[in-house]
Amino acid sequence: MSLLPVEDALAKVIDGAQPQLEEAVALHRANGRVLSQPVDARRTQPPFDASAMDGYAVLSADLSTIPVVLNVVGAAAAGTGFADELKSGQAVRIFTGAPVPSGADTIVIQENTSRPSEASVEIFEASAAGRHIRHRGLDFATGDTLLEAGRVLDPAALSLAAAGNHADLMVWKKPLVALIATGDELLLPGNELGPDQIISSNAYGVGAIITQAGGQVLDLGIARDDREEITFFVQKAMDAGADIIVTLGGASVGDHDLVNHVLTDLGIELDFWKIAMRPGKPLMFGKLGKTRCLGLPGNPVSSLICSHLFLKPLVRALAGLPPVSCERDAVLDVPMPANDGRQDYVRAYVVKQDGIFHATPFATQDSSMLRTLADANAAIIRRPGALPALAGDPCRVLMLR
Ligand SMILES: Nc1nc2c(c(=O)[nH]1)N[C@H]1C(S)=C(S)[C@@H](COP(=O)(O)OP(=O)(O)OC[C@H]3O[C@@H](n4cnc5c(N)ncnc54)[C@H](O)[C@@H]3O)O[C@H]1N2
Ligand code: MOO
Repeated sequence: MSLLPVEDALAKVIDGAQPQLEEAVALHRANGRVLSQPVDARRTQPPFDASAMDGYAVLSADLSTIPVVLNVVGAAAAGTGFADELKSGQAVRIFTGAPVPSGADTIVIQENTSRPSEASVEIFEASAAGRHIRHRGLDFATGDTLLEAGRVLDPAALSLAAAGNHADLMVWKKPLVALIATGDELLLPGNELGPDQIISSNAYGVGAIITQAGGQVLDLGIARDDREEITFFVQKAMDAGADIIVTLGGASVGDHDLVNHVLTDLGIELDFWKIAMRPGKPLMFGKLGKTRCLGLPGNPVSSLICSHLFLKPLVRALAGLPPVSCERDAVLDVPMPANDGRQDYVRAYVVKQDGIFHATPFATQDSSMLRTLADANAAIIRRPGALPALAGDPCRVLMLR
């Protein structure tokens, strides 16, 4: 039986995935979140004609002969304007951000003046009407749409929303992703290991991919290779309201690979189990009610490559984030052999030279080797049935960092 191609598997994983619930978050916690509703201005900015410079507010008509001496009749600072109307022959000391007094139509910058006395200012350069004045509503007016729904909040967007008088914003809730490691051999990092035991490492890399993709991790720890225990963990994830349940390991066909049995007993609507990919062939995906279940293979490299390819786009879609492609065009620096029927993700190191990405695969590709994966910054994508390739041939790479 031919296995499901990677593209078809991805289409099934992200099918219908979109954000569901919204929540209000304070501005300081909103960076990187996705707006679920547009943000409208609750005020006009600036709310008055404002000075853009430190200097003097005057009437431009008074500057037709230069130099000229005017009477300083008061001051306007940001936060405290000048209450009266400015008349011909008068000047008001003004500071950046202060309301321009009524009657004045231009600002003379401080550098073009001197103060012969407390009560007078001498002006050396003319200033045209409107100069150095930011008109009311220059930035935005009450009711303007400042940010569209779907906008990923960034520093400028956050300051703009604050300026529009919003203390918190409506954003899509982060999808909750429950992680369940399975395996009698596993212990958490930091423990004393018995002779047949290893460290459960997959949850940490997979968790980081989830967080980077805009999700929230609920690490439920390690379930023994026992149907009841795995069932208990899956139910715990459901009770916590997980949007996605990710199992780590136990996805294959061995006597101790129980994830498929457990999910079947719980009534999973299975989309696929096993795909045409290396590493990651035993990948499993389906739905328990509205909860999406992704069964990742236990081999550490397989679990991380599958997370880059399937979990990341799913989490992003549920978080309301737009799809991103991490694929690039590159050239091979060494020859590569023909490929079989599985799409191969060959751990590699890619360097950019004269604008071109050059890819060199690592010699050993075992899917248990985390050190090779950590050294790699990309995976060369070898299509199913690809012919032998020569050094210099074009290729596609998946950037991992
Ligand atoms: N007869 C067959 N055997 C296997 C096949 C197959 O098609 N037929 N597929 C192989 C492939 S490919 C993979 S990948 C693995 C995946 O198997 P499982 O998902 O069932 O994973 P486990 O057997 O539980 O573990 C595999 C390996 O990974 C280690 N592991 C598991 N969980 C973790 C964890 N959380 N952190 C670190 N390491 C973990 C585990 O100790 C094993 O060494 O199946 C092949 N077999
Ligand atoms: O295809 Mo499995 O994922 O090697 O190691």
